[in-house]
Amino acid sequence: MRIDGQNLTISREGKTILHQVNFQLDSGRKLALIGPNGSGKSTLLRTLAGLEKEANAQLKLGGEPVDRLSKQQMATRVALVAQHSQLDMDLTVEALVRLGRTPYRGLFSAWSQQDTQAVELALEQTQLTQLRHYHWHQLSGGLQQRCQIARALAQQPDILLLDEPTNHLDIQYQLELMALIESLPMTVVVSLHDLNLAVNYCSDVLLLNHGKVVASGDPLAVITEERIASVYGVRSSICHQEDGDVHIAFQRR
Ligand SMILES: Nc1ncnc2c1ncn2[C@@H]1O[C@H](COP(=O)(O)OP(=O)(O)OP(=O)(O)O)[C@@H](O)[C@H]1O
Repeated sequence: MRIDGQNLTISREGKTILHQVNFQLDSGRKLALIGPNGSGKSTLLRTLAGLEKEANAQLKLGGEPVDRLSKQQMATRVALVAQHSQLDMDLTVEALVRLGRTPYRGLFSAWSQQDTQAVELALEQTQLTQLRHYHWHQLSGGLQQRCQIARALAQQPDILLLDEPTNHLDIQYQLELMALIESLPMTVVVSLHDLNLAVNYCSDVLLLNHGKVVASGDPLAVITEERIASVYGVRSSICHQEDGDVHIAFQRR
């Protein structure tokens, strides 16, 4: 599903956090949202999820303004996995992932074959099938992160929004998660601090700084040594490897 945001502006306590952000992403694309701490990545993800009401008239999902969509329509279109997602109840992995099916079920409707298939697929995609009976409080931070991603996948949204999903993951699972993101059929917007993951796994990149878009488009057109120096204040060298991967090395001084 396509996303169109025009002049998205968000203010809190008199401070402008996002300044007239224009955001266009075609259906099925995978966009990495990058930028220094506090540049507005999480706020932009919340805005795209329709959670920042002041911007909803300027945001269209699948061509329809968000302020005209019902809560139920939004829940089948968009899933957001926030950073540091916590859980008040102590659910099993499977029970948590089943919650992803809530938008599709009426108050008294029975659990369907389609619900089962969506949950099983989400568990498999996140490699949680064997851990389905574990309880939330028994899980490491990385496994909790994977559970929240599985719940969002079970929701089968048209647009998946992920806020720093690789944060608590070991290197192997970071790469597996990025490969999964690359293979998903839906539109994905993922905030990342790791520029190597952004450049190697995403079709598009949007670079934010102080709530403004510095550049957006093709990853290698956006992520340049000059921009890394001007936005992050770090010297780097971008190397193109023989296997087609790109490696960005950072220098200490
Ligand atoms: N509830 C709030 N009230 C006031 N200011 C806020 C609030 N939430 C965020 N901000 C400010 O908005 C700016 C952008 O924050 P945001 O969390 O969107 O950035 P970010 O790029 O996701 O940061 P990080 O990489 O550290 O997660 C920051 O300066 C932050 O202090």
